[in-house]
Amino acid sequence: MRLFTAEAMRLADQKATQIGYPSLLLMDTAGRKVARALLQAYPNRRVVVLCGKGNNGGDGLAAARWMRVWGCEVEVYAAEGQQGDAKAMRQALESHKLTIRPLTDWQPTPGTVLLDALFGTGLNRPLQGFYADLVGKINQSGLSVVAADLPSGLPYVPHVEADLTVALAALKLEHVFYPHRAACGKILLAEIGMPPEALADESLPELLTPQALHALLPPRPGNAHKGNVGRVLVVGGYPSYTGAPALSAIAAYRAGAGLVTVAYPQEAAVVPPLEAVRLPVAGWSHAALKPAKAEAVAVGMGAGPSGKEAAKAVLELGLPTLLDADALHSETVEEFAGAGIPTVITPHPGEAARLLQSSAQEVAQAPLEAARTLAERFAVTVVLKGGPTVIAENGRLAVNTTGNPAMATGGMGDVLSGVIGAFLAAGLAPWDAARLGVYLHGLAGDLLARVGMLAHELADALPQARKQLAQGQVRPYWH
Ligand SMILES: NC(=O)C1=CN([C@@H]2O[C@H](COP(=O)(O)OP(=O)(O)OC[C@H]3O[C@@H](n4cnc5c(N)ncnc54)[C@H](O)[C@@H]3O)[C@@H](O)[C@H]2O)[C@@H](O)CC1
Ligand SMILES: [K+]
Repeated sequence: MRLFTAEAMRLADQKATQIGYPSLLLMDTAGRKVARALLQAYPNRRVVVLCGKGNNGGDGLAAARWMRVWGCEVEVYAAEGQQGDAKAMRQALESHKLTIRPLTDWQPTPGTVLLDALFGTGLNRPLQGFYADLVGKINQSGLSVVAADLPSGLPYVPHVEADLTVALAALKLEHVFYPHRAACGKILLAEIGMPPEALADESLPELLTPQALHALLPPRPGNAHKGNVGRVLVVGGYPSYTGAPALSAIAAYRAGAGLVTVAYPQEAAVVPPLEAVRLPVAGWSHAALKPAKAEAVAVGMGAGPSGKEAAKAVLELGLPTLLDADALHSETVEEFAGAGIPTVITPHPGEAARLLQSSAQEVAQAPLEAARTLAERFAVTVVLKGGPTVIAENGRLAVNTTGNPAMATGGMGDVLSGVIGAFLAAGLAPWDAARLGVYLHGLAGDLLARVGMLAHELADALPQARKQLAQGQVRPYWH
């Protein structure tokens, strides 16, 4: 499944028409799906539809007609000047003898539910004047609002704050990235009959779905033993950061690793889980790490100022490696890529900014671009953590669809490193290990989804998340 921009959606619409699918049919289906979703969410309420003059307004006019056909109480206020399909929808509605009132006449009526069909993906500048005031009036009305495709005004300010948004044909950036996603309320994706060919644009970012991720889960053979399902070496820790490598180790086990070894400076009081092999070292060196039995390494968690040295020692092992936290330095990443080692880096926006020599704010504002640039510049697999996390590798992008803000606590990143490390050790390619790891980590967070959860609690929820994914029980947030 792909993530669309407004422009990509316009091209998809065009392609659908080119290959013979009538656009009027798309609009009618869009209207019917929006109407159905609204009535399911707000049964037995008087509906007020507010329509703009573009195709988003056309969806609203079609929705109003279907609600009328189904015998619902519906009032319509619309801008003048519809063209093409939207004009046809206006005529179709008028043929049902429903009065269409001027948009300027609308006043909030208590108890009604609003269908916002003012603007969708066609908006190319912030709303001003009458429409800005109208959006303000909608938001202040306290009425329940259902948005057709997008809350009107997005991606700019002002915009409608919806309770429910029915995304048409595909999810767009605003349905996925915060803060815009928050304005959508609950999100439902409506299939509107678009030919699949029109939506299959491989150049767009992939949206992680349970179906796609399910297929990546490493099998657990009947004759599994701790040596053939993936052994992870966790390298990190420092006298003042003793928890980070321990958390990674717990998470690697919880994600399915067969054996986890934790290497840490002997002067640091790191307490790995009971089940891990301990490897205290007197200074970071290849020789000190060599005894560890592992198929993949996660390095840098809580390594403090010794992160670079720790990574250098890991480099010589030549194993697939995840570089996190204190191992995230330009020279280090370049060395791993230069040595041809399959490498995943997991920066948060601050660390990404350090690697890109920009600011955390710039990274957070354009995460897709930042992740893509990092992957190009360093030739590694990039996991850029955020709301949501973006994964990039060699010209391709993926966006995570699990996780929640309660996960913004210390240690969550260490847990993620352990999870991805476990999947690297199980033999997954960096692109697959990163996508599966990020998705499962977020899914475990969603199972708990309460402010105040701790990183080790999330790690403990990983087996349940994995089981749900394996059994096909995960419902994405747009269902
Ligand atoms: N085949 C298609 O094209 C389909 C499109 N659909 C709907 O069409 C929408 C996109 O339709 P449009 O491209 O017509 O765009 P919109 O309906 O989102 O808005 C465009 C209209 O707003 C005006 N406008 C743009 N910026 C403005 C501003 N700042 N202030 C005031 N007016 C402004 C434009 O002149 C135009 O009349 C989608 O979001 C979706 O709801 C659906 O009907 C499904 C099929
Ligand atoms: K809208």
